[in-house]
Amino acid sequence: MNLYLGIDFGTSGARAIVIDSAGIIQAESQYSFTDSTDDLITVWRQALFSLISEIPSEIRGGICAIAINGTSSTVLLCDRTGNPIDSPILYNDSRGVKLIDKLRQIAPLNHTVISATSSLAKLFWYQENIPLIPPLLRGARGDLSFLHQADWLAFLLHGQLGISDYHNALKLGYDVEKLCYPKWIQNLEIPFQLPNVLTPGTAIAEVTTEIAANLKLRKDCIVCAGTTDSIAAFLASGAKSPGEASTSLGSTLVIKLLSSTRVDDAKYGIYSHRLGDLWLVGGASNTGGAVLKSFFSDAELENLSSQIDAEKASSLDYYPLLKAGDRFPINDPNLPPKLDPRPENPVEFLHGLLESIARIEARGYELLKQLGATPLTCVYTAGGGAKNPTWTKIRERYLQVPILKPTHRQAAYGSAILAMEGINKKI
Ligand SMILES: Nc1ncnc2c1ncn2[C@@H]1O[C@H](COP(=O)(O)OP(=O)(O)O)[C@@H](O)[C@H]1O
Ligand SMILES: O=C(CO)[C@H](O)[C@H](O)COP(=O)(O)O
Repeated sequence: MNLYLGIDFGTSGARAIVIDSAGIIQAESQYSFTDSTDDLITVWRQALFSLISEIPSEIRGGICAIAINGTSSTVLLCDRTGNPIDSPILYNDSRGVKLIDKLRQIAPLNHTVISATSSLAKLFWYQENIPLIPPLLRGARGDLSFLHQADWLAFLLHGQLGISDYHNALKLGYDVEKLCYPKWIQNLEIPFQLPNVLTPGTAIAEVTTEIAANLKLRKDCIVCAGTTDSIAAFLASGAKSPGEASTSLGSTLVIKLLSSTRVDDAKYGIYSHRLGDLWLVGGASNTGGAVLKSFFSDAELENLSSQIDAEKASSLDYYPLLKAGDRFPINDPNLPPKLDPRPENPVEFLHGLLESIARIEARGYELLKQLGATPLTCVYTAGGGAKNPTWTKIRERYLQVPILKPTHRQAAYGSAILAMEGINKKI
């Protein structure tokens, strides 16, 4: 029996789901990041091998394809052996704010890369802050490769450095219509190898002999080009027609609307991912579950949410952020959090938070409509917040379209679908 493994690397943890050719889940595993004090690279490597090892061996031996999604514009710099030479830069890290003027000078007006958190901003940060070793002294360091999180994790399994997908490469400036790096990037003097970019789901290579032996995977198990966490969640949702959308309520709030028309506008942090001959239009906000988690445990969220009357609007008007800076629908690295006044009653406070995040989500979809995307018809919800019925009712009050139960709310399921469709050439 051919089985397909999807692996989701999110913010708070990683998850793996194995499906069969009918899309039935055969095994799942998960790995939390929050308990570890190790560096990120150690945690990611440990998580990847642990997720796979925890799959029952009789299932693991039937896996014929693997696809991995990471968080978008989480990047790292590796030496020629694939060892990171510095810490990764996470998706919401806005150290690239100092490079905004440089990005404006070289990129087309309002291009997606013109953001403090774009992958290209982070590449320029590395270029300005990582001392380059003179070519004659490089030795094992050799040429440095710039990779996304999903690219590097897949490399650990297939051993071929420098391969990405056009979902992860969008924020590096890759042209997803012409399927090449644009001239304004090719003409840059970049001292790092940029990844070769494939269609998400495309077969890259079999797992290495060592990986097959150590993880007891089939020698002919193929690793496919991956995607990003919010697109994997969209693929899991079952959304198929233009106008259908997926909102990921994970640590962050990410919206993806399937649209016949492409919409990009860095002023709002809006960009379009390519999905076949359609577009996944949307953006990613720093608001979301991570802010809720800073105040409430999952159990408290469930208990307090059940005490909220979802039909009543909260008058509390917050912009919930953990620290200054948002990417969408306000693309401003200095945007201050707004979490006052804080009522004594935790139910009222949570109501204000859920309602305020719902307003931000609705503002995002309204902007997509104003900018010409296919009108919204329904929303599927992914991520930890999808299990909150009170929040769903509050959100429906603002969105004015049905919020439907997704086929699956885990991004890992979407990556498993990607592996299955990629290996069977439906991509
Ligand atoms: N009942 C709930 N209502 C709203 N949010 C929730 C609930 N339970 C968990 N969450 C939030 O879900 C988030 C984790 O979701 P997850 O999809 O795993 O995120 P990520 O992959 O981004 O780490 C946490 O930030 C948590 O606060
Ligand atoms: O917020 C995030 C982490 O969860 C990522 O930015 C998210 O993946 C959105 O990026 P994309 O739209 O490129 O998938």
